[in-house]
Amino acid sequence: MTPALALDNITCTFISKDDRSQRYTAVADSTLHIAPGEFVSVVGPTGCGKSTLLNVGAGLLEPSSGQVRVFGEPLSGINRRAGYMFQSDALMPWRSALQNVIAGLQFRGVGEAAARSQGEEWLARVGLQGFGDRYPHQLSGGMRKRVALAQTLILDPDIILMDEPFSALDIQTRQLMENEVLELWNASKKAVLFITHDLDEAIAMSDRVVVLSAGPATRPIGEFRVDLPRPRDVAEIRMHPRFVELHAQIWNVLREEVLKGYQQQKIKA
Ligand SMILES: Nc1ncnc2c1ncn2[C@@H]1O[C@H](COP(=O)(O)OP(=O)(O)OP(=O)(O)O)[C@@H](O)[C@H]1O
Repeated sequence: MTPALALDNITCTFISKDDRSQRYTAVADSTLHIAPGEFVSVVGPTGCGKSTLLNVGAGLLEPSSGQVRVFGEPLSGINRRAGYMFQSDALMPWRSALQNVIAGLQFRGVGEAAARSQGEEWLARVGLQGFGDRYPHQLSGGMRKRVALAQTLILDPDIILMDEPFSALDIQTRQLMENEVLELWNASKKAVLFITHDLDEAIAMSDRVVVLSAGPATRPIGEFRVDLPRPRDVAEIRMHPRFVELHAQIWNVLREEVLKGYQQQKIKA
């Protein structure tokens, strides 16, 4: 099957911020394929290159070498078949929740009435019926995330790219949001690339977990199929004996990288 997103032999080298004569290879020779409808999480120590890989898949960053294909087609420029959700809110403070949700539709030239009606539908789907008139500053962190989720999904992307989207939320809100994402994903089965540093979250959500090594020259060093039953409740699935087993297996690979990553951060600091 043609992957929805194929990153092949990706290397990303940056010019060092501290010394412009120095180069820093964040990601080296990394290959990652995501099948249509597959939910893949990428975990790795802080600063290892998770966001760099996601940005390459989004077409926001051109790799120094390697190839990106989207449903078999080489990617050039922005990946228009993908929707994104980042750690920080990308909501426009001057637009109401509804106006934020429908912004992408408006950019695509959808008429006001059709956009509004789809927007209302999506607000209801993410549990925000009746909140369309509120502005971002009048919403809680969890509500803003729901608006951002509706804003991404209303465009019906074939690929969803999420970079630690819930890391700023408290644990209860976070689990609610994770369950909502799983429910929405289950209904439409898009390809998802989910970046997180939280192994529990990665296992609970995904079909597959990919572990990255500590940088520099990060690359995938382990891949685990999550054969847990669906539908899942992210809080309950953590009690499943297979979850515990998978967690131990993956952590075994991840632990050493986290320690290396931590040492490097200390050296940098
Ligand atoms: N534009 C850039 N210029 C220079 N260095 C960069 C650039 N973008 C990323 N880096 C470096 O590449 C490395 C990987 O960064 P990246 O943000 O991908 O890591 P991450 O795994 O997503 O981190 P975190 O878990 O902290 O979010 C880091 O050392 C970072 O400083």
